[in-house]
Amino acid sequence: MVTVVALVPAAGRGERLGAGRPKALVPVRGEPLLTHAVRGLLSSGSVDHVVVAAPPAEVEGVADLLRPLGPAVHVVAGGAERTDSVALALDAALGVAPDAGIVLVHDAARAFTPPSVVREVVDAVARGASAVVPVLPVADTVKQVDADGRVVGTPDRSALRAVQTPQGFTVDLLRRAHAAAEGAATDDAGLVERLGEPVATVPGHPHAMKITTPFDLAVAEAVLAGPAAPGREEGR
Ligand SMILES: Nc1ccn([C@@H]2O[C@H](COP(=O)(O)OP(=O)(O)OP(=O)(O)O)[C@@H](O)[C@H]2O)c(=O)n1
Ligand SMILES: C[C@](O)(CO)[C@H](O)COP(=O)(O)O
Repeated sequence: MVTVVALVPAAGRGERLGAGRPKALVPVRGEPLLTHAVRGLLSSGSVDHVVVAAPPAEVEGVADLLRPLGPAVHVVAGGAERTDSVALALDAALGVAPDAGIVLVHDAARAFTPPSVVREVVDAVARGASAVVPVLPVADTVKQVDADGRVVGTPDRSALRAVQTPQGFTVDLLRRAHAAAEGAATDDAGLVERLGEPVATVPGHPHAMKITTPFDLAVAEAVLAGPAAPGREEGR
């Protein structure tokens, strides 16, 4: 069986949420987003190790927070941009699990991603795809605008997808993508695309939404309180 390591960038400030503390540490139903995210990865049964990139000032606190989830979870200091945090976690992962063949990158901010999505991404890489992203169709019509905000085009919506995490890669490809990275990217698949390598897709899930704003947090609270609570059927 191939060893799977998940990197969890959690070092963001959460400025758009404005909760007065790093977003990963904001509680939802009594537990920080980061705890929900890491537990979801582990409960998929597909992940052997988790490396969290925490806000540098919070590394010890985050390690204490996650200790009850077991010895498979490791915490390192993150960097200035998401791309930096992933690169730092990847370096640490190569020490923690030198035999790792598959690596996932999963936002702490997508705390309620169903374990089934994690499994689908891992399975797709295990079956031979070297880069895989979960996606959803785009419901809105999307406009392209110029620097003055004037509409310059309407891309064909049927060819657009909203991209989620976890994103899955062979370890070799993600290492190459980060080694070649010149400047940050908003996701890791974007770095792989810059190498000209193909990126496959699997179906995403609405519960894998990224919690960015106070509205998103309210939506997550409401969903968790309702009958459609994510992962309830999977014993989370
Ligand atoms: N320097 C950074 C910036 C972001 N992240 C992580 O990347 C994920 C996606 O980023 P985003 O949702 O944009 O989080 P923030 O950067 O915290 O949000 P904001 O831009 O509102 O400050 C989050 O889990 C966040 O903690 C990170 O590890 N290191
Ligand atoms: C990686 C990501 O969640 C995929 O949708 C997204 O690109 C992160 O973007 P952010 O600007 O760091 O929120």
